[in-house]
This record gives sequence, C-alpha cells and structure tokens, in this order.
Amino acid sequence: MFIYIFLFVFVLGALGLVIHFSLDKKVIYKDLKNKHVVVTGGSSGIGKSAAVEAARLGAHVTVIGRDTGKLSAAVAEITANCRDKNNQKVQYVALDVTSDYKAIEKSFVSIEEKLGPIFMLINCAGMCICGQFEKTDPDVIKQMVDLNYFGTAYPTRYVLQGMKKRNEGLIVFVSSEAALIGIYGYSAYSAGKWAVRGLAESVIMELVGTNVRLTLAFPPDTDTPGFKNEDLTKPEETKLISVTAGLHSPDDVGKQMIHDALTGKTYSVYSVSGTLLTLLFGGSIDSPMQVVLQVLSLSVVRIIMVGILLSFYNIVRDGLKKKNEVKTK
Ligand SMILES: NC(=O)C1=CN([C@@H]2O[C@H](COP(=O)(O)OP(=O)(O)OC[C@H]3O[C@@H](n4cnc5c(N)ncnc54)[C@H](OP(=O)(O)O)[C@@H]3O)[C@@H](O)[C@H]2O)C=CC1
Ligand SMILES: CCCCCCCCCCCCCCCC(=O)[C@@H](N)CO
Repeated sequence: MFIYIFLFVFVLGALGLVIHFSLDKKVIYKDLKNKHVVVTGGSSGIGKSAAVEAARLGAHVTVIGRDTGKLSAAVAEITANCRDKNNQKVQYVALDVTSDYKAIEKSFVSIEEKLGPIFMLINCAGMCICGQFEKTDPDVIKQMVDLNYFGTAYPTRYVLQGMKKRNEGLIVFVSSEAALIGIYGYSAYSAGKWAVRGLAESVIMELVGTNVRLTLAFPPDTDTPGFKNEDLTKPEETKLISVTAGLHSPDDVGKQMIHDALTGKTYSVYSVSGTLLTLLFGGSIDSPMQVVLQVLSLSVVRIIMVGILLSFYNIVRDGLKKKNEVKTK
C-alpha cells in the first residue's frame, strides 16, 4: 500500500518538475504606462470596464464600436480615469468588426498611425441572441459567428504581425463559459465562442519562442447592457441553467481580465463554475501546482459535473412538460 502511495507522490513530483522546466517563461507587466491598448467593444459593458482599467494603469486607449454616441460617452469616462490626463491619449474609432479583412486592416493601420503600435488588443466586441437552433433566424446563426469569431480573428490576424516583429504584445480573447459546456438556448452563440477558444489555443502554440502572449477569458453571466438585451430572447430553461454560474459585475470582470493578461495567465476565469469547467475541459498548462491539483481532483469533479449536467437535462425536461400541459389545456 505504502509503496503505491510513495510511487504516486513520486510521479506527481516528477511531473511537477518536468512542467516547471518546460514552461515558457512568464512575461509579466506591472502597468501599461505609455502603451497603446485597443479594446473592440470598448464602448459598453465588460470592454468599457477593461478600457477604464487600462487607462488607470497609464495606457493610451483606443475603443472600437459602431455607435459613435456610445463611443464618445465611453471616451469621456475612460479619460476621466486616466492616471496622467495630460499625457495619456484616448480615442474612439467607429468600425464594424464583422467587416471584411481589408477594411479591418485599413482601420487598424490608421489607429496605429494615431496612437502608436498596438501593445495590447482586447477582443471584446460580441453579442448573444438566444433560442432553440431550428427556430433561430439563419441570418442570426451567421451573425453569431461573424461577430463572435471573425470579429476576433481578423483584428488578431492584423496585430500578430507587428507584435511578433516587435517581440512584445498581449492579446485577449473574450470567449465565455458557454464555450466550455453546451447549453440549451445558446446553440448559435456558443459555436462562435468555441471557435474563439480553438483559435486561441492554436495561436498560443504558435507564439512559442516569442514574448507575445494570449489570454483566453471565460466570463460567466455579467450584468451589462448586452446581457439585458440577451435576456429578451433567453428561454426560461437557459435562465435556470445559467443561474448556476451567478451574475457578475462588469467592473470586476474587466479589471481581472487586464490583470490576468498582464501577469501572463493563459486562462482568465471569474467564477467557481468557470474554475471547475476549465479544470475539466481546459487544455492550458499554467503551473505545476495547477496540473497536480487537476490530477488529484479530476475524477471527483467529473462526478460532480455529471450530476450537474443531469440536473440541466431535467430542467429542459420540466420545461417541455410545462409546454405540453399548456398545449393540452
Ligand atoms: N455579459 C455577459 O453575460 C457575457 C458576455 N460575454 C462576452 O463579453 C463580450 C462583451 O459583452 P458585454 O459587455 O455584455 O456586451 P455589451 O453589449 O454591453 O457591449 C458590446 C460591445 O461590443 C460592441 N459591438 C457589438 N457589435 C459590434 C460590431 N459588429 N463591431 C464593433 N463593435 C461591436 C458594442 O458597441 P456597438 O453596439 O456600438 O457596436 C459594445 O461596445 C462579448 O463578446 C460577450 O459575448 C461572455 C460571457 C458573458
Ligand atoms: C458549482 C458549479 C459547477 C459548474 C457547473 C456548470 C455551470 C454552467 C453554467 C454556464 C453559464 C454560462 C454563462 C454564459 C454567459 C454568456 O456567455 C452569455 N451571458 C453571453 O452574453
């Protein structure tokens, strides 16, 4: 018996050591003084909170969105939060991130001409329209991928070239906890967010040997204008299921997102459910301790997860029962 425990501890220790010596060195930044930070979707919600935090840390900030009214209000709020108002520049650029690559490139070239090379890109523009898949407007199905995937992929394609040349830079992808588990009512939306996750993990491997870093964020429900809007199309089942992850504040999420990126975290996670979901389904290796904890806890967490999943299926079954009762009345 003892020999097995000893062997197990030995193997874990060896694994930890191998990881310790294999991991790329962490690139850690204390602040963003004089760095140019671009936030798509920076005029509202999580993106605006992240832009405010970047301004507090000394960055020059560009926010991107479509509605110039919202953008100029955001610029005023971000400017008010600058650490050194006289030297920091804050601007907005009206751009639809679902545009074709040429338009994105043109806009980003002029963004860099105005405030300098981009040090950090936060891809936060995104939205969710809920519903059962076969009832979803085909145009909406396409929009969910155009905005949530291509809206991240194209700006990233552009900044990666310059960042790799300068051998510095941070990129954040804003995915979702709905990219770790499939949920009733999020069918069209989560596909785009899963795509973002796939792109992130491949690009991270392509960054080996450089000082460019990418952080993949998995927000839970967050109390933003976008969230209020999405609630209008959200089926009862989806509400009952996602309540498991709680409702979070955009300021907490935006702030942590910036700090996780600055400290070189591969994943940025904001809730207990996010911690468990990334533990089960994630692929990142951030530290020896993380992997050791995974090895020790995975089977128990899997059991918990199966219970939770079964309860989600029950929520859907109950919903169906209620709908049938209404029909037969
Ligand atoms: N809130 C939540 O519960 C969660 C949100 N997320 C993700 O976080 C991100 C931010 O969400 P949230 O803060 O709630 O969203 P909001 O709706 O509050 O803000 C969305 C931002 O994106 C911009 N945007 C939308 N479409 C486009 C477009 N085509 N081109 C350029 N900009 C665009 C909006 O400006 P404008 O409309 O003027 O273009 C706005 O600035 C999204 O990617 C979302 O999917 C992930 C998990 C949970
Ligand atoms: C103890 C807990 C165990 C873990 C169980 C898993 C819980 C699953 C909840 C998933 C919630 C999905 C939120 C998606 C938010 C989102 O992307 C939209 N709001 C878009 O704006």
